[in-house]
Amino acid sequence: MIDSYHVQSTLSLRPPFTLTSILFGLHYVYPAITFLYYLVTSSVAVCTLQTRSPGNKHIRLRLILSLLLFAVSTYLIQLLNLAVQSLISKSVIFSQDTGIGLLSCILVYGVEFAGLTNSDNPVWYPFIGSLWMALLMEPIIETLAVLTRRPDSLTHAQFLDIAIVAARYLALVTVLVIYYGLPCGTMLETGNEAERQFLIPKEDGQRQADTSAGAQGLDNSGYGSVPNESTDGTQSGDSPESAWERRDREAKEQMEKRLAEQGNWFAYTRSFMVFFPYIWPVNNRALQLRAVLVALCLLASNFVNLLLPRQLGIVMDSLNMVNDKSPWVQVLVLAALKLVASEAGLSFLRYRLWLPVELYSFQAISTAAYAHVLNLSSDFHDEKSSSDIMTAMGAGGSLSSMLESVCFQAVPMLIDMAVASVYLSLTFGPYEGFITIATATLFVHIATRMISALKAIRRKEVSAYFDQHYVLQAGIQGWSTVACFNQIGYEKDRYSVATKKQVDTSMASSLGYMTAYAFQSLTLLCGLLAGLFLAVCQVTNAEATPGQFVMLLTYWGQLSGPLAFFAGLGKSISRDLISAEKLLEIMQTKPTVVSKEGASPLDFKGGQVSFDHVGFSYDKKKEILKDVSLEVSPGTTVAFVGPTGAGKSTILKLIDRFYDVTEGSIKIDGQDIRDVELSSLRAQIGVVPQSPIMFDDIIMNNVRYAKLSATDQEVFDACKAACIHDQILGFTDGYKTRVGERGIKLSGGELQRVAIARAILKRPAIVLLDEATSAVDTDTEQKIQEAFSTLCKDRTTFIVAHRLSTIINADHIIVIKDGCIVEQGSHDQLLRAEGNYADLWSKQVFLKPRATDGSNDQVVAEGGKTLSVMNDLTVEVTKSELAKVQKPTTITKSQNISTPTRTGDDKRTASHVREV
Ligand SMILES: Nc1ncnc2c1ncn2[C@@H]1O[C@H](COP(=O)(O)OP(=O)(O)OP(=O)(O)O)[C@@H](O)[C@H]1O
Repeated sequence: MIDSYHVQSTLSLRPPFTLTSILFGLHYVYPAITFLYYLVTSSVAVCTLQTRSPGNKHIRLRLILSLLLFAVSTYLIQLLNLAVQSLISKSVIFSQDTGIGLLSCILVYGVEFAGLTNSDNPVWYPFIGSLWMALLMEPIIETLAVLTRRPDSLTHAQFLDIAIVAARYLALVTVLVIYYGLPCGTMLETGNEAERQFLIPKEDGQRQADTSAGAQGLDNSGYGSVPNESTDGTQSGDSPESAWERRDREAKEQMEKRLAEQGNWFAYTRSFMVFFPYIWPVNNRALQLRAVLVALCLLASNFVNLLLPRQLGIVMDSLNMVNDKSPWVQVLVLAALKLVASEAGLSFLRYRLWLPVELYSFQAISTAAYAHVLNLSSDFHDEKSSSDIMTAMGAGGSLSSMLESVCFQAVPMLIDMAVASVYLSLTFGPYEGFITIATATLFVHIATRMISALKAIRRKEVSAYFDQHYVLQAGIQGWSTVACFNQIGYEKDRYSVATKKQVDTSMASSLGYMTAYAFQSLTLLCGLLAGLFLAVCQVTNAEATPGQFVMLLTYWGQLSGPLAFFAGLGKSISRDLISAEKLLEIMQTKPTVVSKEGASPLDFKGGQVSFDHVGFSYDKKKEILKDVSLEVSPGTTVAFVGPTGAGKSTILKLIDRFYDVTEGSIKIDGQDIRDVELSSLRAQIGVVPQSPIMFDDIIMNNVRYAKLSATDQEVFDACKAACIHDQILGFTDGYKTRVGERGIKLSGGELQRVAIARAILKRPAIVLLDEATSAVDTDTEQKIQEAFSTLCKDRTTFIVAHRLSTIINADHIIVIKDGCIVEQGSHDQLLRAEGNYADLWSKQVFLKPRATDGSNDQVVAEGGKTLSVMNDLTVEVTKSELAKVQKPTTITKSQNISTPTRTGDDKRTASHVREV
């Protein structure tokens, strides 16, 4: 039955090759070609960023839109005219193709009208080209219509038809005259920049203002500031940009910038090809074969999706005895098809085949990104926060999800929909096909508009979510600060305000989405109703079977999912691209400190280090080191002293190439460190940094990190040398004690000694100590000095220190001030020179009031006050040292008495001395 109906309906669509048949063809071809032209040219305009260039707005846009609306309505009037004629003459006096042609024109020009209305910068040639097509085709179609007019059609109705077409023609010509007569942009009022500013800043403007305030250190981050609350208790809208918003904005700006540079979307997306080898298993044939099989599975799914509703119809017809097939067999076939289409069938097979490819891509991309980030230089890590880097690295998944949604969802769904419309057209005639296409177009249009209308609400919701998350995290992470400053109430209020904001925005967003879904469902329902009415007509006229009716229903049920997916596809792709942009930015960053091509390993010959007119700047603006030249003999110890911020630590960072010098050169044993293999250089250098960082692991592993092959005994020896062994044994779990994040569970002194143990274990050839003992007590420090004498023996050592005991043991002391070497020599030479070093030194001799038991060594300060000597040297050394600098009676009032503070800059420079 079905097949015979197909043949009949197909034959009825094919009149002989006459004027009528030409008209028949034109009714289908004209709107189809116009629509295709419009779609292709609009896509090209979007992809080549023409929709972004300002000045496309026409001065008479409203007039053009009105004329176009009129033209669209003329098609409707034409249709109504034909319907009225049919009613009057009690028979359908127009052919199916005429109806379809008119309906299609309404759809095509309706879409163009909507496109012009929605666009801020309309691109005109897709639209104008369609108008030229209309001007060419309309007279031909109308002439053919007149020539092939059915004899029973009414004459006055025919005149009306011609008049309507003429009116439309006139409207279209007027549009073209307006367009060419008044070119775009010529009559737009431009005004100067100041005049174009908003009197009240827009939301984005506000954000930028906040950002620039933040950049100037005026960041209203909420801490230490009272939240700006509105009368209803919620925070006002000018809350500062959250980390999420900042990241998102930066990625978008980066994307826009690159897009503008590349000139079009094609070139832009091509830049993501760097990820291709990670997403596609280029060197793995087995995985490639799997991907091909997955594609075949998708095609098979398409086929099953077509067969399923058809089979349901056949089952229905066999039950109704409309066909002579056995319902039992047909139900079995249906069950088999259901099984193939179910999660246990093709989906399972596809997933099983695809999983290794997906995991390959995850593994390849995350490993490559991690390795790349680790290989990037200090300047990159200084710039980016670790959370930014980690977020960007997580974007690897966005790329594969984008690829998956395009290849495994969009393409099969598109095929599904195309097949469904063709199949429905063949089964129920072209009207049904038209209803499907028109409903799909309307649905996608409405859904896209709604998604963009909901964008602002959604942004607010996500922003509120991150704000709430931030308050929660900050409160928990900074709990000790919260408790110390007794701000638990304040934090609780902040959190409750943030939560309320999140609930409010979430409610608004959910309501918005529900409304959008309701509208989308209504659109589908209207389409379904129209389709069903048509099908009912055909079933009652015996032109279709009840089974085909059921098939139609099932197809419509299958349509809503793909349509909703397509409506959100553009947004989800752009979201994935923005995420991937962050990763791309990182992957495109080149390390600034790298081994030169073919660089040979460092040929270590003793450790002679020379600085030759070294200059350095972190940001290429402010000079940190200027013309630093020095020669360090192998096995000697050099101490750098000087005021804070002078550039001492920077010198150490240049030796192990955390940064490269911007001027001059650094040589080790005559080899420029930029010419040797980077890893061979770092292998020779041991560092104890100013603020050591531990991994959240046990102490044993943290120390062993310096030499992964070290035995437990070697670790113990290193810890003994660093005077921390006994203390570690005293911990609850000994060497198995976890040190917490960044070593938080260790005291400052313990942390430094574990770091020293690490350096001792490495047994480096060159030692860099950056205030390595600043946080340990005097007793321990003296023990560590002994350890250092073992560590540094016969090794070239660079020390940044403020402690007398450390400095005094150095072979050579260099005083750095404002990035320059201002003095150098031995301790005694420098003291005798009575320059900067002598000045620093005198401030380091700490005095305090005499102890009642008289145990302290005493000196007499100005005014005859008896004071005791306090410093980190032994009493004898202090006495002799003090004698070198100043006599007790010459200590001036402003600097005479000082106390040894154990922390901060006061201790280091001791420039503000006071009596205790
Ligand atoms: N990564 C960086 N990026 C930009 N500037 C930096 C960076 N590290 C340090 N600086 C700047 O370089 C200057 C020298 O810093 P450096 O750490 O070398 O000083 P220092 O003499 O070791 O000081 P201190 O005794 O306090 O440790 C300082 O003004 C500091 O702000």
